[in-house]
Amino acid sequence: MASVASRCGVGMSEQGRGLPPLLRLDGVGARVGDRTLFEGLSFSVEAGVAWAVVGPNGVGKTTLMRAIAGVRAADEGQVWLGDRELSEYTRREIARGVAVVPQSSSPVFEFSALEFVLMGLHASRPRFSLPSSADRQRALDALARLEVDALANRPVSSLSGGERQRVVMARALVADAPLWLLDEPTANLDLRHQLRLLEVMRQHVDQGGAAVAVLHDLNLVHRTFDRVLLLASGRALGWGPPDEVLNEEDVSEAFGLPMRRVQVEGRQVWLA
Ligand SMILES: Nc1ncnc2c1ncn2[C@@H]1O[C@H](COP(=O)(O)OP(=O)(O)OP(=O)(O)O)[C@@H](O)[C@H]1O
Repeated sequence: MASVASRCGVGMSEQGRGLPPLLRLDGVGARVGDRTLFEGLSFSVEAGVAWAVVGPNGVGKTTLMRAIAGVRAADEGQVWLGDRELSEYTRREIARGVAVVPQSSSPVFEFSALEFVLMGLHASRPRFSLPSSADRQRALDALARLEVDALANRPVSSLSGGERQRVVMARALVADAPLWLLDEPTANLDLRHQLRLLEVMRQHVDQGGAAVAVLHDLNLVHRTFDRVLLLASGRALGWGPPDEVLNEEDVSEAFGLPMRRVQVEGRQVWLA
């Protein structure tokens, strides 16, 4: 899999020490008004690693994702893609290296699901070029992996919330970007489709990509993710392996609710 920097069309320095991480946060912080959401976030997202971001509503998870995607600049610190700071890339370059599944997306125009997925290819194709038959097949394959290929010709606006979510994920899939940013990708999905979507994400990561995903289900974090960032009001309580970061004391503090972690058939399960 190509690195973020090479996919973005930007040269990368060879230092003989391997490639830089796909994404690096260096002292990143964000505020809304005079309220600090988080500060001092410093960690790297390496190829082959899936990160989850968890925390209660309104704590700043989407704000963090927007800062990583270059949609909203961080209020402090730096975000690096490959060996360059985010602000040095054009939007088109970022789109080649980073595929985004936003928390909600409501297309304004009447695109079919297939047309919507083909938009994922725009950043890597010459401007104003029409999709080739190979592109269309690739988009159909992506829809099939998310089990929504039968909906290819339906207007996106007519799809259910869960169907639309899987179409949006298919658009990320065709973009072939090394880094995926997924904001609550499993919202609206039944359990089987939640697991299917995370399996597709996991395959991407295991093939040398990386992902950062906002999730609310802590059980899925233990099951699928290598690292987790736990946000509480105004600060990060920890980041690292899920079994360490998601301990009863910190999770209970973050969510303001006594929470217990038990093992069932070798799996970590959270009880409120
Ligand atoms: N443009 C804005 N103006 C004012 N406040 C904002 C703005 N954008 C976000 N906020 C506030 O910043 C806080 C963090 O929002 P954010 O969407 O990042 O939370 P979140 O952790 O993703 O929440 P959720 O789990 O509910 O999706 C919230 O209190 C939100 O109301």
